[in-house]
Amino acid sequence: MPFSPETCDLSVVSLAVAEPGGAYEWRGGDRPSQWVDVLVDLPGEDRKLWTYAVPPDLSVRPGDILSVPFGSQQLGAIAVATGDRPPQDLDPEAVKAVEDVVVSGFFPASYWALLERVAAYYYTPLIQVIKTALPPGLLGKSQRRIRLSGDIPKGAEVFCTPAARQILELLGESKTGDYSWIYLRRQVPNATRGLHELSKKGWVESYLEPPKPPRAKLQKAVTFVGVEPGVELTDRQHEVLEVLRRRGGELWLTELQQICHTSSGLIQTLESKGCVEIDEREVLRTGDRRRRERDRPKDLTNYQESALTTLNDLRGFNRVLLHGVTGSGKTEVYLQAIAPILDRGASAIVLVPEIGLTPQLCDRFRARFGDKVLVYHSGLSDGERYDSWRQMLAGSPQIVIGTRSAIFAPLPKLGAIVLDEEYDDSYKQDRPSPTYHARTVAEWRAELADCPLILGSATPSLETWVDYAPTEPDPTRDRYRRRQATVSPAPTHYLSLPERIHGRALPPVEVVDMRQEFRKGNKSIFSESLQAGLNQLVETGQQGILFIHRRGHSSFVSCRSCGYVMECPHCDVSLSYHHTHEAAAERLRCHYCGYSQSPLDRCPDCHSPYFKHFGSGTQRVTQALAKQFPELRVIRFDSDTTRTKDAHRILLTRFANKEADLLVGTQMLTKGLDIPQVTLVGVVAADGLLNLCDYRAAERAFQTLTQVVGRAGRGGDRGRAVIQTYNPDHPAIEAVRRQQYEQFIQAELETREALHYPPYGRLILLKVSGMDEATVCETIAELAHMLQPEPGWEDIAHEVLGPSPAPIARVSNRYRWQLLLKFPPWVPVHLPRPLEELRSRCPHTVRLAIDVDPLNLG
Ligand SMILES: Nc1ncnc2c1ncn2[C@@H]1O[C@H](COP(=O)(O)OP(=O)(O)OP(=O)(O)O)[C@@H](O)[C@H]1O
Ligand SMILES: [Zn+2]
Ligand SMILES: [Zn+2]
Repeated sequence: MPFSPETCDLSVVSLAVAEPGGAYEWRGGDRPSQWVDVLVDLPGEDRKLWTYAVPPDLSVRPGDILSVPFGSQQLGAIAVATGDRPPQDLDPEAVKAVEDVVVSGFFPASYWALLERVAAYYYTPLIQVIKTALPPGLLGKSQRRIRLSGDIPKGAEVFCTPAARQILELLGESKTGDYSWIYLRRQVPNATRGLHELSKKGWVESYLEPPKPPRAKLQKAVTFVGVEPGVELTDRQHEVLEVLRRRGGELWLTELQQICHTSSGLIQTLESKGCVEIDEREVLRTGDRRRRERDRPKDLTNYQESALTTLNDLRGFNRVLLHGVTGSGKTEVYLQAIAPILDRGASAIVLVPEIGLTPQLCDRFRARFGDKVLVYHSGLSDGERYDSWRQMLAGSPQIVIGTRSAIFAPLPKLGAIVLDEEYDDSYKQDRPSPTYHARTVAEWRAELADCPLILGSATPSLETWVDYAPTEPDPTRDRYRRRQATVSPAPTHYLSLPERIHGRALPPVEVVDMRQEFRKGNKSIFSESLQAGLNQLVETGQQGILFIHRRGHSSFVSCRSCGYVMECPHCDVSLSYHHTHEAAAERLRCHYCGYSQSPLDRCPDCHSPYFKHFGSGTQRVTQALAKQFPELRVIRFDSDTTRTKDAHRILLTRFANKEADLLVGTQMLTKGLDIPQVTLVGVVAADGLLNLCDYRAAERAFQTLTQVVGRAGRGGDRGRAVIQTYNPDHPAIEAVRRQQYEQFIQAELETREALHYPPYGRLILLKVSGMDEATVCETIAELAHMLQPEPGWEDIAHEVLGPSPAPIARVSNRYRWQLLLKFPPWVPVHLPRPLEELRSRCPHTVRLAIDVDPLNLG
């Protein structure tokens, strides 16, 4: 859906309302000459603009973060627009004044427009988008606190009620003499009455603590001034001064103390004698100051060279797909494309799917660009994120590497945006709103910043392929494409790196039919071929990677003898196994239409009793390995073993240092891993990928398997891959085996086109949840009814699929149902009814969430 201002009405009702609660008394009698409309950070009030006066001693610009009085609270707010006269329909006397400007200049130019687009497109209140973009804590709400006041006559508390007594006791024990009201209310039964009693006696008072945004961290710096004639110094003082002077005249106080083994007292004496100045400076908590070896640009291969030439010539908004097979040197191209951008004084954003999984990539950028590289992601502490923001706003040329939220990095002069592994699902936020896709936002951002967008991948998503790859002219598809586009047309380039570096071969892929293994009597989870490969690792001293696909709660049911998979009779997708809790009945369900049945004991096809829901986690596999290959040194790499900070880097470093023969893990080891001595890649069971109850299952399986296979043979030794499956003829497996991207894509596209699934058609998912199943079902049924196209218009309107239970039908006692709106390519994509109207039909116990362009349906 192209962005249009009309779609904005859901995010902000542009109506100025005076803040309720009485007139404001001007300090000193000066009249304000500026007014500001703000969004406040308070649930329920986050769609309205409120008008405040700006006191004469403050100045406010849009994007500033303010603290404002609101009812009895102090709230964080953000300035949206300013004006030089009070709004006409408001009595200026009734308008309250801004309390303070908390942070100023937080938004670079065009940034506001980006946030508004996100808000409109993803049906999300603007304030929610702002909170997604900003470092946390900036819009923090103030807190009501209670403290002791006045003299309490000794022993007087015995005449109080138990609640009042308990409050006094607690406050008496508090080190600061106060507590938050929330805390007291939780601790003390009837706290409200107790507080009332104590306030009347004047023994306690409540006060509001204003929001505390993370503050810049300050540290003391010492600057060399000189020695005036006549100033007498001890030898020791001379020595310290000399050290400071030789080190460039400026050091952190702590540093100088360490170097000279001296106290701060001595340095303060130097200050009092006028020889040095000590002042507080901002230190940026942007982490990682480890020294690294610098690396130099590599001589490029011809393909890399020609891609780089195109990239270097780009000016303004351009869209680029860099399609390079695994190990073709895409990263080197990004590095060399970004260098001249920095030289021009501009900055770049580099997005990666998951930062923890790509320590190697960050290291390579740091090795090339040193301190200019800033890593930004949600794993940083609030203080670190705050500091990163400030450093970005400074505007000096830099590179921000980060996960999806880094697309909001407030770089004022943006020269390029790179999205590596653009097909990766983690670029999409499922929850909470806005459910944005970083690739979509990146296009808007590049358009607004007028800079190139570079998407990189070995296996581009179908969306990107249709949009970026050169194809035969096809008027119908072109028309679709234009209708579905979210940005204005821009020059689009397709760059290809079809070969690995140094002409290395892609690893040959062997597909093992596990049904045959079973028939041969091999009941192990490792096929003979994979066993041979594993044995060889120990003999040759080479390394291997074993990939296990595992997905949380739902899984499909298949037959171990014949590979038969239970499917929905109406939808052509596999049924998934549901067993919500101990007492519940086991069910097989379709996530598209809601069909369900009980599981069978035997395979309906071959009557084998080995008919189970499928699943083999890393733990099970490592146990099997230990039994069958006791001499193999294994590192387990999954969400259990990588919980601690830096665990990814540590485990990967140990593996790269050859402390283990085999790395066993899930999805997370498919990404960007570049370890030359890996020669064997094994996929324990590809089937978990194939049978996801999702129209994108085949595409995702192809991408994941291609990535995993691509980890082998990146060094001098040839690699090979073994994929185990019950489904050797599946088109995705077949395509990975032959390493034929385009053929696979073309076949997939035809299916999508026939069914109007993306990229030929678009989706909006409505999710409803609540504690009472009946209410949830009634609500979703009513929404489904409301969203039906007008009778007679069905042929040229959207389709409504469902209602059906969500893939995980109950989460923390909330029942979840969903509805899918499918928009054929000729239908404009937007909610057929205003969101407010839909919300008004939901009882207050039921939550409604909207996912635009959902990636996970089942
Ligand atoms: N021109 C070059 N000359 C020599 N080595 C290179 C060159 N370009 C890249 N390399 C090296 O080749 C290896 C693979 O490159 P890189 O990791 O950038 O590939 P990639 O295309 O990003 O791979 P993948 O998509 O599989 O992660 C790296 O070790 C990199 O340092
Ligand atoms: Zn069977
Ligand atoms: Zn179905």
